[in-house]
Amino acid sequence: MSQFHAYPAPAKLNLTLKITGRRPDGYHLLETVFRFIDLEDTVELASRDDGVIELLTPIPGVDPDTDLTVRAARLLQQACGTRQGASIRLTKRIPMGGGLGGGSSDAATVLVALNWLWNAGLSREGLMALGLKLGADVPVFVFGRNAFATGVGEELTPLDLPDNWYVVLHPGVHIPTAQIFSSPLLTRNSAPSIMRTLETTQQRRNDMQSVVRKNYPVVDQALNELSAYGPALMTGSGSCIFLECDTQDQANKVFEQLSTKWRGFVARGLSKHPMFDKG
Ligand SMILES: C[C@@](CO)(OP(=O)(O)O)[C@H](O)COP(=O)(O)OP(=O)(O)OC[C@H]1O[C@@H](n2ccc(N)nc2=O)[C@H](O)[C@@H]1O
Ligand SMILES: Nc1ncnc2c1ncn2[C@@H]1O[C@H](COP(=O)(O)OP(=O)(O)O)[C@@H](O)[C@H]1O
Repeated sequence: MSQFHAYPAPAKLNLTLKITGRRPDGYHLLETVFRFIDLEDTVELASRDDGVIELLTPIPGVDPDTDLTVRAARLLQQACGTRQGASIRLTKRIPMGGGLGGGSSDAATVLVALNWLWNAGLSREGLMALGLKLGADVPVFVFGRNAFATGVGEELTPLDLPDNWYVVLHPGVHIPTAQIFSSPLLTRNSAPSIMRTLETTQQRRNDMQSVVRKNYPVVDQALNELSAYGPALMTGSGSCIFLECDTQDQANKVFEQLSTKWRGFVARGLSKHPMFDKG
């Protein structure tokens, strides 16, 4: 077995999220802005000659065969026909089921890093197409730039975003994405934007938020509290909510004033994925 190499897998926020329609297969058409933040999982990888893919640090409650890191490694192995395998160590810091995309980011990091370690030679576009088979959120992490997204989240236009900071609260509930997308209360007919840019703060919204607020009162409470400081929004299908601030100082001040019953953190918005320039 070769030695382990460590790679970052950042979390994302959906700065705005509209549902604009539904495909015949039931998947929803979205319009969203993805922003990477500096909360990261760490994925360590070592290639091995026996072809085995093994996760040495299973997540409690997640069958290693269904872990997105293992599924990503197996998919790439198949796609490029390599005889090499990989040992994987995963350090989780991104809360699960929080709309922060941790599992998707871990998967993307595995695709990009094993493509290097195995000399598999796939293009970024090829890896994004593989990633889409694992989840709608995976392609943007392979893409590596903050982005305006349409389709199911895979049609991406890079965006340059200001150097903002975010107060992020985790209301302590795990929300399954599929449950919110299947709600009869969800609106699915938002008008698409004309420009592929981040709209002004007042126009930002999350079409999944009102369903989550109804079904999870604790998310409603957290939104009410954070909204006292500015236009707070939920990310993805929740449960995390966030408030954008201009400076670290502002974000820290808001965070310090919040009730201590909320778990949360202050994060910096990244200008791109930390592995982007190495690709
Ligand atoms: C809502 C978003 C916004 O970024 O983020 P999260 O809250 O998951 O972080 C994503 O669209 C989530 O992407 P991801 O978490 O990769 O979803 P997937 O694994 O592909 O799909 C989970 C389930 O959600 C539904 N789904 C997902 C994406 C989409 N555009 N339409 C859907 O209807 C499908 O029912 C699918 O079975
Ligand atoms: N490596 C992984 N990290 C996190 N979750 C994973 C992973 N592999 C599989 N999962 C499954 O995906 C679910 C949601 O993952 P995650 O991407 O963290 O949340 P979200 O979709 O809310 O952003 C988890 O509850 C877990 O069952």
